[in-house]
Amino acid sequence: MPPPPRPPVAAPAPAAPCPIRVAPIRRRLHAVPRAVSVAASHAHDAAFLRRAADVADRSAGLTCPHPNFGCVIARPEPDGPEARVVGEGFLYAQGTRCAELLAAEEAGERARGATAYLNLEPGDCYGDSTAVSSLVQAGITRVVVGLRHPLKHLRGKAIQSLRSEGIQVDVVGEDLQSKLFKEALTSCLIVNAPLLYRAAFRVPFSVLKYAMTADGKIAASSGHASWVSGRASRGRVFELRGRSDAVIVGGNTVRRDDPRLTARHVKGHVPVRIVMSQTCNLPEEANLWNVHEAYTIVATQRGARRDFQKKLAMKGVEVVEFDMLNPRDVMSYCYDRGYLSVLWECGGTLSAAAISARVIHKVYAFCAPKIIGGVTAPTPVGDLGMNQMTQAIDLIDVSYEQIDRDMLMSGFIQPIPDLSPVIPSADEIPSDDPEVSPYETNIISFYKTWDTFGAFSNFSPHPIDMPDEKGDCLTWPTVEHYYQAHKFVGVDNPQASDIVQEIKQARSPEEAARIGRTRQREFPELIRPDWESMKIDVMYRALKCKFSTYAHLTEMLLSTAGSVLVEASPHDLFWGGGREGEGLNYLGRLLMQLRSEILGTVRTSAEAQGQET
Ligand SMILES: NC(=O)C1=CN([C@@H]2O[C@H](COP(=O)(O)OP(=O)(O)OC[C@H]3O[C@@H](n4cnc5c(N)ncnc54)[C@H](OP(=O)(O)O)[C@@H]3O)[C@@H](O)[C@H]2O)C=CC1
Ligand SMILES: Nc1c(N[C@@H]2O[C@H](COP(=O)(O)O)[C@@H](O)[C@H]2O)[nH]c(=O)[nH]c1=O
Repeated sequence: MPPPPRPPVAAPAPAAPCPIRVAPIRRRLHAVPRAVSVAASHAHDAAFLRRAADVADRSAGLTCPHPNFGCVIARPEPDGPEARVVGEGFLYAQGTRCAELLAAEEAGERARGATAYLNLEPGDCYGDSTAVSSLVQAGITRVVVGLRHPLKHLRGKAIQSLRSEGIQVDVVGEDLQSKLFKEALTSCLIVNAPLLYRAAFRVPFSVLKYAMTADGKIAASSGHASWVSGRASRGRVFELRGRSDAVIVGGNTVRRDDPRLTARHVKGHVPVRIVMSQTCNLPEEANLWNVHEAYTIVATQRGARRDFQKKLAMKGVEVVEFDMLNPRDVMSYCYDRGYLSVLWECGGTLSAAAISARVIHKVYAFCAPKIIGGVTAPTPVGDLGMNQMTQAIDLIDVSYEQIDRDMLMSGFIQPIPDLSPVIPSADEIPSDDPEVSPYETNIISFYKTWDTFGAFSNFSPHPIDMPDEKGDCLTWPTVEHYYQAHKFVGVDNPQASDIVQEIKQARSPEEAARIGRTRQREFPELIRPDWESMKIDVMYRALKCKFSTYAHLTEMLLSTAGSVLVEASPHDLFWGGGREGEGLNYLGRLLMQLRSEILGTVRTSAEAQGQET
């Protein structure tokens, strides 16, 4: 049994938080211009909505997959036939400022009387309807929404709030219908395909990617495959990896290619690498066992080569046993870990099993203008049990793109889910606090910021003002930034101070966490010596500040009285509850401790008031 959390340390007096600055990233040229003719109002509404979807996609590949929100504010030119964009923004990552707020800030006074275009109905990771109030306060008079939010606890909520503020809200498919809107809706669906598939099918959105020659081979007969596609195509693969929570290969690809599976040429999100191997007959040494580059999980059959499993675990590789290793169970497992999007980079044997199990949703086929021949040379997809061309899977929404000398063909295997009826938003991972009876039903799980109680997450966008060692007040963008940086605070070494600054300036809590963990592994000598004994105090101070700074968060915390709070992190077994309640759930415990203290204070002051009257 772990020791109970340490006694609280007084938090500083709450102060007005400084907003986080998120510099917009411009990576691709937009298909939709900033100015559109207003002659046909449907045409310009549809065009700006497509632009909102386009803007929403700008963070992809740079941060962990999250729901993509884009907001475009446009208004007619005073004397011209055109409407013009006056502000736009997108959600860069969990815990960063919302698209609506950024767009309203850019538009300033020009937002008064303008229309806001949203690819997706806003969520509420702040816990205080910031997205809605940004639009209201900016003076927006009309909002066009592409998609209602797919999660039940958010669906229709923002639309209703905006309407109750007297704002006209037009939802595509309900208030706006035409061929142009259908096309705009497709853009909105595609940009959030991972969220929609995950919510509808309870598995992550899965993309199969392969590179083949013009005669349909993914390697020579010898198995040699480097390289089929050209450099530019392989660069695109790095980007696809950056858009994914995990990359999957089969055991044979590890034995044959010794891949690294990193997104090394794109500075951004690094996915987890998963090897599916029934035999666990994998090399002793492999690039994937270098977990300093990226985290690796080996999914294997229960009981397979236990000695080797131990060796992998010693190297820091996580081994997960399955009763019957198959693509569907591995996808359910990934769903439980909270993944939105998975990239399959396996050979034809595993890809055929994954397609047959109906877990692949989209295909990216890179075709290089080369011919290798070979009757036994591997092909992208093995046996699917089909013998008539009429049985072939027809890809949907197919696109073609030339990448240098290669051709990229992409298309969906399964249609993007229809959003009605409403998709229930079950709590992501039901986990138990180890101290609570398994029959306890009042458990509130939180993990991602878009969950019902997502504002409890350390990634939530709530800046905190905390005193530094000299007593000066510093603003930290999120609790996660503060916590990660404090691993290195107080260490008498300029490099440690640089790391603190690097973490403080991280553009998102995900980046802060990544930098903090990486530097901890790289420079263990720079970690403050008392870290293990102090980390609970550090977290407690940050949480106390967060919940005392934001009154609506205090209220939200008090509203959970009587329930057990569990951070449903499947992999953090110290702060989180784990997948099956095996985690220590210290974050949930600290929040419950804070809740008891606030309740105690509220009761004491109520009693004092009662005595006075
Ligand atoms: N050009 C390209 O895009 C790519 C080319 N390649 C090439 O393809 C070749 C490898 O192809 P391939 O042999 O098909 O390799 P796969 O990546 O498909 O690996 C197959 C292995 O996956 C494991 N596996 C786990 N669960 C299952 C399951 N339910 N069904 C089937 N397999 C499962 C098994 O590993 P175990 O035997 O360990 O139990 C099996 O041997 C190599 O030459 C490689 O270079 C590979 C990827 C991409
Ligand atoms: N051969 C081949 C691909 N092969 C895939 O890429 C993996 C190697 O990744 P890495 O080690 O990170 O460079 C390899 O194991 C296989 O999954 N991909 C492509 O885009 N084009 C190619 O020609």
